Amino acid sequence: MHTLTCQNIVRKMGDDFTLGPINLEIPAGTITAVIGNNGAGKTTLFEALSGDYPGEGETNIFGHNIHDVEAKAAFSYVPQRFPEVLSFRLQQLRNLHAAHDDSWEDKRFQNFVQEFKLPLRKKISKLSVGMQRKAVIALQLSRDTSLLLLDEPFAGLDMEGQTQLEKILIRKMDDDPDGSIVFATHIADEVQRLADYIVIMKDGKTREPMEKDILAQRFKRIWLAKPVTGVEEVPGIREVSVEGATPQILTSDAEATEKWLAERDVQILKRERLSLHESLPLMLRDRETNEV
Ligand SMILES: Nc1ncnc2c1ncn2[C@@H]1O[C@H](COP(=O)(O)OP(=O)(O)OP(=O)(O)O)[C@@H](O)[C@H]1O
Repeated sequence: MHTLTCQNIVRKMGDDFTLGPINLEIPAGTITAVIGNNGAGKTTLFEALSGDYPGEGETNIFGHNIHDVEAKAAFSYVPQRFPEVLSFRLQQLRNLHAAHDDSWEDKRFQNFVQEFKLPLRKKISKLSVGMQRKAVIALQLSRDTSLLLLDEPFAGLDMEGQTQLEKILIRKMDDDPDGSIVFATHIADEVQRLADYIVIMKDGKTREPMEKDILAQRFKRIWLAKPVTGVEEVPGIREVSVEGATPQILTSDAEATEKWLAERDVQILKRERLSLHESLPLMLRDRETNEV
């Protein structure tokens, strides 16, 4: 079962950037991290997925078209920018939701207010950037929905806020095992700790969601017993260096690399997996998006 599907989403932004066509399926019960360099189109994608744009294509949430009431009631969206709430006080927004939003869980909201120490009577525009984001997170996550679309939710949060949000998201998945979370991020630690799947975004296009653990296994650093002619041409090779007298290679396709080395009887002294801190930037480099 999928919580979200989209077909042929296309959105032109000015003369220089086009999102899509995007085809995406988000399985129930998963957390997906959307990663991409600045300007790759993550925010444009989230705006498109939330139905908040004039563009082509179709997005369905739990089988309902994104523009239908049933779909709107089934997801929460924390955008990167939220100009429409800035002139309100949190209390006013809470009152609006409590009066008009069937998905509203007031107890949950009060817990967020305490946990994030949110002032209810101050205009949101007068809060710090991080507190503004916490306020929007509190409002959106107090809605009882099964799909969360979060555009860089950790950006601007202090360390305590990041830890709190991480726990909140894990708790959400525990409480609603058939729900899904899709979040954009630049933070490798959050991908490591939260994501089941990774969607790589580049130049307005996405690759299919890939299982984080399977993807991570492909990136290895390998130490060789002796220099090998032609090692730069090994499938998946990303870097070759020498540590003392020991050649060291970095690959994004460990299986193909090791097969190539085995066929030439090259002895491997040691191998280790790359951390996501090292592998995510490699995934986002030009060559990698075509290969991974
Ligand atoms: N209103 C707009 N008019 C024209 N172009 C736009 C507009 N908004 C965004 N763009 C362009 O769309 C592209 C994608 O921007 P977007 O904000 O979606 O990227 P992003 O991946 O979220 O980047 P970041 O990591 O910096 O937040 C960029 O080239 C940007 O210049």
